[in-house]
Amino acid sequence: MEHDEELRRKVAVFTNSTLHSDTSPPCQNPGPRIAALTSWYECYYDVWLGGHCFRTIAKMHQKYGPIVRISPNEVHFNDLDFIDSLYPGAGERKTNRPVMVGKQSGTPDYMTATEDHDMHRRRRAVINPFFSVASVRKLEPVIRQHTEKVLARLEQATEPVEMNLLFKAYANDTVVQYAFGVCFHFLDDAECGKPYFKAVDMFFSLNHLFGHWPFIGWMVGKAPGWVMRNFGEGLREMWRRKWYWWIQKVGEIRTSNDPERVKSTIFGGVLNSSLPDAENTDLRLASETQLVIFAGEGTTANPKISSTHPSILATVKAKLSSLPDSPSFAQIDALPYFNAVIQETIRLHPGVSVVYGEYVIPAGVTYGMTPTILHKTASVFKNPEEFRPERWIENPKLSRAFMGFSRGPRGCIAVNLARREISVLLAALLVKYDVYEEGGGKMGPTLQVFDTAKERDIDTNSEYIIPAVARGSKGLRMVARR
Ligand code: HEM
Repeated sequence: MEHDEELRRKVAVFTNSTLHSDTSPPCQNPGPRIAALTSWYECYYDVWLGGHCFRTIAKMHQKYGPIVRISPNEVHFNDLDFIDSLYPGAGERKTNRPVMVGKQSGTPDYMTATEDHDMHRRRRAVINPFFSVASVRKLEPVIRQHTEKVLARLEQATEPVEMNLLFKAYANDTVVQYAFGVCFHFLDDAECGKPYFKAVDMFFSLNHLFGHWPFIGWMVGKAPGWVMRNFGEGLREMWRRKWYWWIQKVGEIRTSNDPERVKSTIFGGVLNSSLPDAENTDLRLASETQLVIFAGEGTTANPKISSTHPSILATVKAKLSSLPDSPSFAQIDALPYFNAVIQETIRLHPGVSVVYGEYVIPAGVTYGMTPTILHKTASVFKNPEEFRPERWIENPKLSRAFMGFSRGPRGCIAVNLARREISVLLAALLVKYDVYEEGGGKMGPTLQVFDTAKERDIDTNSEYIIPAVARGSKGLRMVARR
C-alpha cells in the first residue's frame, strides 16, 4: 500500500516519542498537553458537555495537523491519504477493536464490539450472507410496502411530521421484519414508535458514560427488570423489548419446526454455523440482533436532503420521471445523478460518528477517524458545506474519500440494504411531492419545511456513536399538502 510505510513511520515516531517514553515532554505532542496526560479531557467534552468531543477534535486538526492525540493512548486522523492503510481490506492485516467500544455499548459480546480480529470475522461471517445483494433483493416487496405506508402517513398527516421519527419507523420496521420475519409495526402506530425511539436515544446517550466508567454499563446490564422498569417510560419500553420480545423471538425461531422460517431470518446462518454453543445462547443472539437493528435505524434515518436546492431537485425529479411507477432496484441503480444525491446526503450527514480501529504498530494504540470532520476537508471536497451531487460524477475518484460506511473488515455490513432503503423511499417522495412554494405555484402534492433551523434541527450538534441534533430539537419537520 502506497501510504502504509509513511503511516507506520508517522505513527511509530509519534508514539515512540510520546506514548512510550517517560522522558519526552508531552507538550511536543500534536495536540493539547492535557489530552496526552489524561482521558478526563475527552471525558469532559463527551460526558460533561454531552457528545461534544468531535468539535474539539475538528479544532485540534485545524491547529495541529492531520494526526492529533486526543487522549493518552488514542490518536485521531484526518488525512484521506491514510484511509486505505488505516482501514485495510479483508485479509490484509488484523485490526483488533479497542476494548472501550464494547464497554461503550454495555454489550461487549456482540459483533461490532468484538475486540479480537479473528473472533469478529467468525461472528461477521455467519451473518454476512444475510446482507448480500441477492438476499437484500428478496426484501424489495417489503421495502415497497413500507414506502407506501410512509407516503400514506404523510397523506393523512394533519400536523407537521417529524421526518426523522417517520424514517426511523420505516428503517426499524424494514430491518426487524427482515431479521425476524415479524416487526413492531411502528409505521402503523399512532405515535410512530416514539417511546421506543426515545429509549434507544437514551441508550445511545449513555455510551460515553459507559466508555469512561464501564462499571456503570455493567451495573445497568445486571440491574433486574423491576429496577429498570422504574427508570421512566423510555427505558421501561426498551427493557420490555430487550428482555421479552427479542429473547422470546430468538426462542421461537430456534424451536420452529419450519426450516424455511429459520433460514429466512438473520439466525439462519448463526444457528447452523460451527460457532461454539456459548455463541448461540438466546441472550447473545438477542443482543447481537438488537445491536444490528440499532445499527440500522438511526443511521438510515439520519441522511437529510435539503429542499433549499431547487435546481438540484428539478434535475433529480426529471431523472426519476423516466422511471416506471414502481421502479426496480436495478432501474434506480442506473441513475447516476440520483445516486450522487444520496452519496452527497450521506457525506454531509453521515450516520456514524467516529469509526475506530486499532493499529498493530504499536499494539494498544487506538485510532479513529470521524466522517463528519473528514467529509468536510476543503482540499478534497471543494466548498465542503455546499450540497453538490455533481462532484461525485465529475470526479469518480472522490469515492475513495467517502467514509460514510467506513471501510475494511469492520465497515458497514449492510451497505446494500441501507442504500436500497434510502433510494426507494427517497425516489418515491421525490416522484410524488414538489417543494411547496408560498403563493401556490405548485398544483400537486407538496412538502413544506416547517419551523426547521439548520443549526438546531439539521446539523450535527453532538455525537453518541450516531450523530445527534441539538437537545430538545424535533429535527426536520415537514407539512404535507395534497
Ligand atoms: C445510511 C445508513 C447507514 C450508514 C451511514 C451506516 C454506517 C456504518 C458505519 C460507518 C459502520 C462502521 C462503524 C464502526 O466502525 O464502528 C457501520 C457498521 C455496521 N452497520 Fe451500518 N450503516 C448504515 C445502515 C445500516 C443498516 C441498515 C444496518 C443493518 C440493518 C447496518 C448494520 C451495521 C452493522 C451490523 C455494523 C457493524 C459491522 C461490524 O462490526 O463488522 N448499518 N455502519
